[in-house]
Amino acid sequence: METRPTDNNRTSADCSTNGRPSTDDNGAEHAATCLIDASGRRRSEIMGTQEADRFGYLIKGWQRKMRMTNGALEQRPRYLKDGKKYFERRGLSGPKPHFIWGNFPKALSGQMHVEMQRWTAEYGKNYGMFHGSKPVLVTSDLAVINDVFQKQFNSFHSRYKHPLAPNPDTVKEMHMFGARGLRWKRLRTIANPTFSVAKIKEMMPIFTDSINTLVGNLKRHAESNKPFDIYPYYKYLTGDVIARCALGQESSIQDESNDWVRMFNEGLGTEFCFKNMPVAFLAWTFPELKQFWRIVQQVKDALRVYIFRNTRLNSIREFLAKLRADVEMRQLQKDENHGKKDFIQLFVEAQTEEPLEKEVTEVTDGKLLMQQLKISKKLTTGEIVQQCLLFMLAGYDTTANSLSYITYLLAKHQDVQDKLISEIDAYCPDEADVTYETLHEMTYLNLVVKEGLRLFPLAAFVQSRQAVADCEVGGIPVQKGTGIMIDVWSVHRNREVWGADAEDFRPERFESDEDEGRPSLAYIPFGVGPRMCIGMRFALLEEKMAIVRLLQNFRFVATDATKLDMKLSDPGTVSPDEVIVRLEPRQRSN
Ligand code: HEM
Repeated sequence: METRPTDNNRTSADCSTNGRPSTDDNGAEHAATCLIDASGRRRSEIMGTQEADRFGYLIKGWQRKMRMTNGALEQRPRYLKDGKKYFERRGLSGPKPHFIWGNFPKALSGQMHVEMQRWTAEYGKNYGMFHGSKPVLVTSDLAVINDVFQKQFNSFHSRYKHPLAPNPDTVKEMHMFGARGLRWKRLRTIANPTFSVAKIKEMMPIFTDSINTLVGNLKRHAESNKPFDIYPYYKYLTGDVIARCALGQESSIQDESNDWVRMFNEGLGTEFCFKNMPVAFLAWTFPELKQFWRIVQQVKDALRVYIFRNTRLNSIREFLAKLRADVEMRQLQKDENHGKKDFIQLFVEAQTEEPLEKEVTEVTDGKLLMQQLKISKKLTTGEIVQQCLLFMLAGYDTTANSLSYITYLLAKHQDVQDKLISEIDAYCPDEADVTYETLHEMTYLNLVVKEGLRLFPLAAFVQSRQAVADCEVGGIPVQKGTGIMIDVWSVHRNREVWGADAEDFRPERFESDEDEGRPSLAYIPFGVGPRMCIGMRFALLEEKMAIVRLLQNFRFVATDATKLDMKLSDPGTVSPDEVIVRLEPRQRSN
């Protein structure tokens, strides 16, 4: 494992990788030791290289070029003056950055998926943009995706981090999604068995029970024959399922006021845009002032919670407090045999008596030989709380959104729905027939779900990485600290791969003869590589079971109000505003 240099007298050459300087927009201490110019003077005590350069430009008007010990002149990103050239020098074009906001607010607006597709069409499969002052490489190039997410994972084990995010190596409470390096490997390895086929089969009775309650709740809409928004019902369902599987809660879906879902609904789902999170956006623009932004954010949050009684923040706090109390209770009952087999229980059983001080604070910023890292299978209390929070988050709106898109598509394509209903009637006409094995055999169901996720890769924007070392991907030089994002919507709708009807809903395109020869990376709704979605099996099973049970009982019918307005919402998923449909009772209902 790479260690950080500590000798302040070293020159930049000591810190370079492949002849290029090592830069880090997060690792302030690391940067402090690296930012020494050829004459041996320190450029910055406290900042990452990219930040330091821009800061230098802003405040002191420092040199335009930094001399490297290999004799080459390397310009550092200074988006205020020549941000566009930063990517041009790397052979890439991209949208012109604003002199303060970079490519905000468009780049992270509610319509980000639309904007990125437009940019990909204009600038090509690889282009550069700026989140504030931070350079981000956007790609829909399968060779680059392969390099970043699979082949060179050792240099891309970190997600693309927000400047105000806590240090993932040292912060006490951290979950798998935000962790990197050694800590990520440990958290992921401990969680992996929770999502094995055997474990997921054990959860099926919970899925069935919650889905049956949903079907019961929807019957009155079918009887009234009036259009209604089905999206909140899917959120009740997925919230209920994950609260039961992860936290061992009793089902509370029947009264449509699931406590956990209420907290989630209130806490999440706001549009991801400038006006909702000004401090977060400013931190991207001036990351060198991150301590200041943290204080501003804390003061703002405190005012919102205690003075303005902000529902959103209060709900998140309430949720975390409830979760922590549950985890602590389970720790006290660790040796009692209460028969619970939810995620909390599995994690509590993996917990160590001693805090993992050494391991948790181990620095994992830098290129790592991930396969060779040895991990201990232990968790701290803070990690258990965060892991459970993560699973609630990840298992809630993703699957609800996906179900909503499929409902919309089936309502709009009655021919596909007919075909699917025929398969359901043939394989599982009754509730008792809905088994893991039968669902596995239902090929058309599988194609429909796949095609829904192709057209609506709702979690595309969490498919990001951050370079932890200087490297080259698909022939493009990438500096340490650079963010990489996949434009999955463009990958999934690329006509060169999917044909002229790439924008159409046609599940048959996944039939084996047509699918043959298509690159596997052309379809990545759950991501790819070691950090791909851990909950894929869980989500697909829940979704398929829900679709089958719903179509055993109803038909989805489109009305004039059946439209799809989507926005990027706070957890990072693309969500529909609403999905208005009518339900028609089916003759065969049971
Ligand atoms: C249709 C539903 C879902 C979709 C489309 C989806 C998609 C994704 C995507 C695209 C990623 C990022 C992968 C990457 O960075 O390469 C991800 C990560 C993740 N997902 Fe899902 N997901 C879904 C459901 C779930 C569920 C139900 C759970 C858990 C119960 C879950 C847990 C996670 C976790 C923990 C990660 C982080 C993995 C890591 O960093 O190692 N997801 N998901």
